[in-house]
Amino acid sequence: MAYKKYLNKNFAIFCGPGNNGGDGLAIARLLSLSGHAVQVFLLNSASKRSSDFDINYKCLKEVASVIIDLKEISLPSLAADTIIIDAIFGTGLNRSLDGFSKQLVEYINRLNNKVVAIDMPSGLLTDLSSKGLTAIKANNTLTFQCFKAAFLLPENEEYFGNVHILDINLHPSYLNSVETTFELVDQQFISSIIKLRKAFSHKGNFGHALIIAGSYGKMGAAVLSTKACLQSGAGLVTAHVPAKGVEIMQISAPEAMCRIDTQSEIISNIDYDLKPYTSIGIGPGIGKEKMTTSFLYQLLKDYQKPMVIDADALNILSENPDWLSLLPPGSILTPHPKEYARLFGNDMNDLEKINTALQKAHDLKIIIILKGHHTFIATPDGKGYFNTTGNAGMAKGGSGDVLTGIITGILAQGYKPNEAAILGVYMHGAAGDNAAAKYGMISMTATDLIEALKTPDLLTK
Ligand SMILES: NC(=O)C1=CN([C@@H]2O[C@H](COP(=O)(O)OP(=O)(O)OC[C@H]3O[C@@H](n4cnc5c(N)ncnc54)[C@H](O)[C@@H]3O)[C@@H](O)[C@H]2O)[C@@H](O)CC1
Ligand SMILES: Nc1ncnc2c1ncn2[C@@H]1O[C@H](COP(=O)(O)OP(=O)(O)O)[C@@H](O)[C@H]1O
Ligand SMILES: [K+]
Repeated sequence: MAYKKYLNKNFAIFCGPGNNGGDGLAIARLLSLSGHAVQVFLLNSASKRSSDFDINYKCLKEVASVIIDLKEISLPSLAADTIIIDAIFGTGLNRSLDGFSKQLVEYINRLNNKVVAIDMPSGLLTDLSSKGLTAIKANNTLTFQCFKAAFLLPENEEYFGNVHILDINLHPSYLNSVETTFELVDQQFISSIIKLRKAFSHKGNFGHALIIAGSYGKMGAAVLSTKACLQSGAGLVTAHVPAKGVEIMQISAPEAMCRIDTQSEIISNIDYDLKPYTSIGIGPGIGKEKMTTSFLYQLLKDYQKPMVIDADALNILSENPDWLSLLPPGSILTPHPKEYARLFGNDMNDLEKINTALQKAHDLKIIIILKGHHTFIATPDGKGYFNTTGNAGMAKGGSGDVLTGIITGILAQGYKPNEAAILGVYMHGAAGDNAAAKYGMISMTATDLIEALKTPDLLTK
C-alpha cells in the first residue's frame, strides 16, 4: 500500500465495542502520537465492551485526542480529504447489521472519503455468505495474519478493495496446527508438490497424454490445449482430432502425434488401445453432436483411470446427469461459472457454490475446479484450495483450453489427481501473470499464456 499517501492526513476512526474497535483505538493512539489529527467515533460504547477495547480506551484517554460517542441523531460531517478507518466490526460479527450500525455503514458508504477497513470491512461475515448484506465498501483492507475466505469470493468484490496482510507474529507452529477446510495455494505450497526432473530421465518417465479435442470450426481449442499440454512437462502428447483437423494440428503442434477420427468434422469413436496413455483430457471444442455424445458415454463406461473433463464434455454431462456416476474416481472437472451452473444448479451464493462443489467432489470421488479469479479446487477428501495466481487478462476465449492441456499433461506425468489439479491451476495463473507483465491484461491472449509457460522461474518465484 502507498502508506505515504496517508501521511499528514486527518483521520476519522469508527470503533465498535469489540476487539476490532480495540484495534481502532490503538491505531488512534499511534496516529495521535505521530502528530496526526484524529477524531474517534464510538458505536454502542455503553454496551458490553471487550477487554481489549477497555485497555486501548484507557491508553487513548492518556493521549490528547477527540473521542465522541455516536448517537443515532448525529452522524458526523467529515472534510472530504479525511481518511476513514473502519474498526466497527471484524471477525466477531455473527449476523447481518441492523439498526444504527447499519445506518452508520450506509452513511460511510455514501461519503466519498477514502476508507481503510481493519481486519474485515464491517458487515462482511467471515463464515457465511454476505450476498445482499450491508457492509463497508473499503478502498483498502488491512487484515491480520491470514487471508479470510470472504476476500476470495466474487460476490464480495465491491467491499474489500486492495487487501494487505499484516503479520501480527502469530507463532508458525500455531498456524500449522490449525486444521482448516480451505487452503491458499501459493509458491510455498507448490514447492511441496513439485517433482524434480531427474538428470538420467527419458521421455518414458513423463507419461503420454491424450488430448481428445476439436471439431470443424473449433480446431483452435484443440491446438491450444495440445500446445499447452506439450509445455506442461509431459513426455509424449497425442491429439485425437476429426479427420479434417489433422493438418491444422500437425502444422501448429509438430511435437504432438495425431490420432485421426473416422468422422471428418467431429469426434465419434476411438478404435485403438488406450492403455499406452497415462492421462486423457477431453472436451475443448468437441461440440455436442449425437455421435460425439454417444462416444463420450462409451468412454466413460469403458475407461477406468482419471480423466480431465472440460467444455463441451461438461455440457454433455450436464444434459445427462446420470453419467456423472460413471466418472472414473480422481477425474478432474474444469467448469467455468456457467458450466458449473448447468451441472450443479443456478441459484447459489458463492459459499453455497463452493460447499456444493466440496460435497459433489466427495460423493463422486472427483475433483471440481471452479474457474475464475481465485479459482477454487474442491477435492474428494473434503478440502478446498483457493489459487493465488492469475488475472483478468485471462478472461478471454481459449484460456480454459490451455488449462485443460496443462492439467492433462501434469496428470500424465504421474502426479496424483489432487496435485495435478492444484499445480495445473497455479501454473496456468502464473503464466497469465507473466503474460500480463509482458503484454498487458488488455492485449494478452491464450496463445500468450502458452508462450509464458516457458519461463524458467515460473514455479519458483
Ligand atoms: N487472533 C485474533 O483473533 C486477533 C483479533 N484481533 C481483532 O479482533 C477482532 C475480533 O474481535 P471480537 O471477537 O471482539 O469481535 P468484533 O470486534 O468483530 O465484534 C464483536 C462485537 O460486535 C457485537 N456484534 C456481533 N454481531 C453484531 C451485529 N450484527 N450487530 C451489532 N453488534 C454485533 C458483539 O456482541 C461484540 O460486542 C478481529 O477482527 C480483529 O480486529 C486483533 O486484535 C488481533 C488478534
Ligand atoms: N479475472 C480473472 N482472474 C484470474 N483468472 C481468470 C480471470 N478470468 C478468467 N480467468 C481464468 O481463465 C480461464 C477461462 O476459462 P474458460 O472460461 O473456460 O475459457 P474458454 O472456455 O474460453 O477457454 C479460467 O482458468 C479462469 O480461471
Ligand atoms: K472493520
